Amino acid sequence: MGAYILALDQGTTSSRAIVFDKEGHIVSVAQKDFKQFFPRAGWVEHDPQEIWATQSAVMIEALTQEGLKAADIAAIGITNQRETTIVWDRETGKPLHRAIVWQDRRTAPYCDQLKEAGHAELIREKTGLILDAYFSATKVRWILEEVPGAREAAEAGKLAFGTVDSWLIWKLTGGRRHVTDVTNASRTMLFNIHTLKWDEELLALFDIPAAMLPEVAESSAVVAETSGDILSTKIPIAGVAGDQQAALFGQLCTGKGMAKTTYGTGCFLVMQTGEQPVRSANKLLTTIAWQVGGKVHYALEGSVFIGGAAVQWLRDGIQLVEHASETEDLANSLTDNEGVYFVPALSGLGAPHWDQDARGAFFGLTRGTTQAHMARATLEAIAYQVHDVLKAMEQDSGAETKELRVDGGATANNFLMQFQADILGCTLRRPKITETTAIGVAFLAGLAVGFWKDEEEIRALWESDRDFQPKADGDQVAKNLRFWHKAVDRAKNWTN
Ligand SMILES: Nc1ncnc2c1ncn2[C@@H]1O[C@H](COP(=O)(O)OP(=O)(O)O)[C@@H](O)[C@H]1O
Ligand SMILES: O=P(O)(O)OC[C@H](O)CO
Repeated sequence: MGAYILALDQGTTSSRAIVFDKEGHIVSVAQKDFKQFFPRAGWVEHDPQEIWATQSAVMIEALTQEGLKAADIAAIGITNQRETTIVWDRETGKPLHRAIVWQDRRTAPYCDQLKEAGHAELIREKTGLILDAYFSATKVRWILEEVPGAREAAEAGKLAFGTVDSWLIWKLTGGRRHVTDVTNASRTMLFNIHTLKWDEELLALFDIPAAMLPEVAESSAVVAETSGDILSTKIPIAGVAGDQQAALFGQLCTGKGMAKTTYGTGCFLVMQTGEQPVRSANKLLTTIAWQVGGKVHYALEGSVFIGGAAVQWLRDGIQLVEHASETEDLANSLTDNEGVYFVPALSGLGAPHWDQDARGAFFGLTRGTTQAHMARATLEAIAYQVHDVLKAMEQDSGAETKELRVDGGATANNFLMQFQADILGCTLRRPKITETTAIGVAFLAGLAVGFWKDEEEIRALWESDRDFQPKADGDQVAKNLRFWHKAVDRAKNWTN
């Protein structure tokens, strides 16, 4: 068996390939950005051929950088931006349309119609999702409606639909395998998370022929082998998972009630809730965490739209700082926020508030307000938003979070991490390997081929870089949260 696992991490803005060794160390990394298309307001597209071109190029680059051969790779894992929708011709392998990206809002009016017709509850019940343009179903339907001849071809079984994982597997196998995994399937709004099958009633509702759909596999299983034309030796593709679920696994949140937050552009919170799905009373998503060894684990998920992006806005939008990292010293230059709060509702508010009419606002400004207050208020706002989602998760699941595992670019900010621990009143654990998405799917692939023996073996590979313990006084935290919620209330419903 090869001495390494190759993880392909196909994200929203770049394709990456990372080679891991048995100790979970990174051996090599290659990355390429690709083009974002914005053909109209609210539309976001990718070129599927460019996704493949960049992903296959970085795969080769990651190997050649270290002089590795295909035979050195025990298995490949694939993790990906989720929900993004690709429809292609089975015969020619050509996409019918550019990929419609998860951020794309073109089907929002259709979702509103479905809501008005009273379908939201059925969808929620079967898929665990909130009826929204975010998920794949309405995007597939849009392609069938808008691309001439697409519907007839789909009904004749000539077209294939897939999320990005399926598309990559199709390409890696030379068009031999059309397959996805349960985590990606659970984001399509067509998959019944209880029966683990494509749902006929939903397919009928969205008017999508079943013949287009991929087979659904476990997240840790040999689903295919690469074809001989891509790499000299055939390599098993043995792990597949959506990127947030892969990160949850990479953070070894394998115990019920364990949670991770990724602090990137937005903040993605996912809590593993065990072998039964938990229905949220707080508008969080119920989704599949993974299926390993036949066992399905479920998760609750909530996203904050503007996380690190608020810091980006300070840097690029209003040029308050030159580098994101300067916000840490600015925040630390004050002993508290001196009454200044920022609600970063720059594109509405996500979970648990769900208000698309909310807008960003600073509160509590005085003649004494400086750059430091605004920087501090911005970092604090990231922490408050994560707090609100995590508390909603705790309420839904009945689990009390004792530790939160964290990753993503903004976790480099030690002020933010300490403040987050204080506000949550729990330990934050930042791992040494912050490539949690890639290592998560590497673990899934490695377990399937016996590269790693069991979960216990990989659990020993997770190491903390730094733990942040809560140390703030409870009255101060309560006061901060009281003012934060007052600020949120005032920012809500602004444009309506
Ligand atoms: N030291 C820092 N302090 C605060 N925010 C930071 C810091 N470094 C990076 N960020 C923020 O983290 C985000 C980038 O994180 P990353 O995980 O690469 O995001 P994504 O995968 O969404 O592109 C940016 O929005 C940036 O503003
Ligand atoms: O590619 P990312 O990291 O922006 O993640 C995208 C998510 O999977 C969307 O649901």
